[in-house]
Amino acid sequence: MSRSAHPAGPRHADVLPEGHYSAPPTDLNALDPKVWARTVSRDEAGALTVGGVPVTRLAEEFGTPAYILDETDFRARAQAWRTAFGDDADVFYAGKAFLSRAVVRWLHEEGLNLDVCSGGELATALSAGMPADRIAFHGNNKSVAEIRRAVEAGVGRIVLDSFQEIVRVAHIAQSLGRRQRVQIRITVGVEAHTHEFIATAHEDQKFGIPLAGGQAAEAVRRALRLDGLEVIGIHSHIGSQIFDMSGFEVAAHRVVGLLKEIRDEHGVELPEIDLGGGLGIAYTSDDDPREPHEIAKALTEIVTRECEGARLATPRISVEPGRAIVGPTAFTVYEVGTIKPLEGLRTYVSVDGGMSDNIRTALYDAEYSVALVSRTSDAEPMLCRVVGKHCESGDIVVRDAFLPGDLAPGDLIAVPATGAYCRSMASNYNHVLRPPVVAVADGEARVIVRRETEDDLLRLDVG
Ligand SMILES: Cc1ncc(COP(=O)(O)O)c(C=O)c1O
Ligand SMILES: N[C@@H](CCCC[NH3+])C(=O)O
Repeated sequence: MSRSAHPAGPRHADVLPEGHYSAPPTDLNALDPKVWARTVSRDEAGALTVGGVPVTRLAEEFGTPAYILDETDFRARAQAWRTAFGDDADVFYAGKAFLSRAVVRWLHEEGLNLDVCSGGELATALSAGMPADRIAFHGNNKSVAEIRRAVEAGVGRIVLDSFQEIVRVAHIAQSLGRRQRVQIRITVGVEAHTHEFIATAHEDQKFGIPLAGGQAAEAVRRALRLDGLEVIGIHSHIGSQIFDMSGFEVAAHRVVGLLKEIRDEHGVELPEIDLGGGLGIAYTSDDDPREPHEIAKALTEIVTRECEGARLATPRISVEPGRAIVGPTAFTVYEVGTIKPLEGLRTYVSVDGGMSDNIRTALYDAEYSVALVSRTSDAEPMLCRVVGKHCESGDIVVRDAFLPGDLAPGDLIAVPATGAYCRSMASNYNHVLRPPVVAVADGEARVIVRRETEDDLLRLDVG
């Protein structure tokens, strides 16, 4: 890998162009523990190490780009959620954030449950030995085949998402001689403080049954009448990447209000309430996420208080964190390719991946951090835009960031906090091959999801 100096682009320009950045950091070599996986540090040579393995060795052995996942951190975060909620609550890891068979085994070992939302996720969970009764099955348009598979497997709960699905699941369960445990997902009418595309509790959208106009109460009424269903609770998920707990407070208040209505009308106290996932993580040093124990305390207090007010026994609480467990535990390592300084604007740094391995910047205008990780540098900060290799000008990985001014082709840079919704939303755009996921722990690294190959692509193309 070349380490040569690169002709200067806009450094810490005196007049900075418009952008998302704040001032250049004082130390470009520092790795903020808020955004990096817990076992990350720099070795004596200045290279980033994770789980005791230098990133330079990982790049040599597994190639770039690659998602590097800190297994120790993943297990610690999973355990922290489980411990925070204790034995009277259930934590369902949301597999949509990132799922692989190794992850399923870690979750099983750490005592977590799993939320899946497709036949593919269900198959992965079952094939890695997650007991079916610890699986929740979600989705706004589950197919008949998926529902049948879930009921046959004996999943612990199906989260019903529409009036049609109430009947569909009841019929399938009955035809199989089963009584399926279900929750009913409602939309409580909360505007979560997050990107429009990832807010899910306002009424005008595809998920859940609105509380408004008595629709959720009617859904419960119908479900309670069906022999194939055992209604165990109400589900609410207000959105994703949320820091402000007030949305959960309003949601819990409204869900408990519905539980009270159900008790008054049917004489039944539903035993469970699921408040979904959605807790935010730090993508940049400006983000301040809460710790699981604070979240658990806040949610438990809210539900207990609301239930006392409604004279209901406090139901068993469950939550479904995805991003908050896996997000901070991984980073993506890229090799720097072309570097293009644009006078008075910024320097475009092209990497060997892009929107195919991280669509979040293009899709949600998400903000990320980036650091030079194969070495340290004392060069002046240079305002950069990290872009991919795709045939698309919106192919941006990090919109605005400072990297050292001597950055050169062949350097390794890494983007932290890419554990959630990056590999799981990866694509083959431009027939670019999806990167591997490499798990690192205690000085050992192993591939848990291998890199795609051109053979994989050609095998799908049967024409
Ligand atoms: C029903 C449900 N539960 C849990 C999650 C996980 O969300 P997050 O990864 O933000 O914790 C999602 C995704 O937003 C979801 O739709
Ligand atoms: N995929 C989204 C979150 C949606 C979560 C699933 N409901 C993200 O990257 O932030």
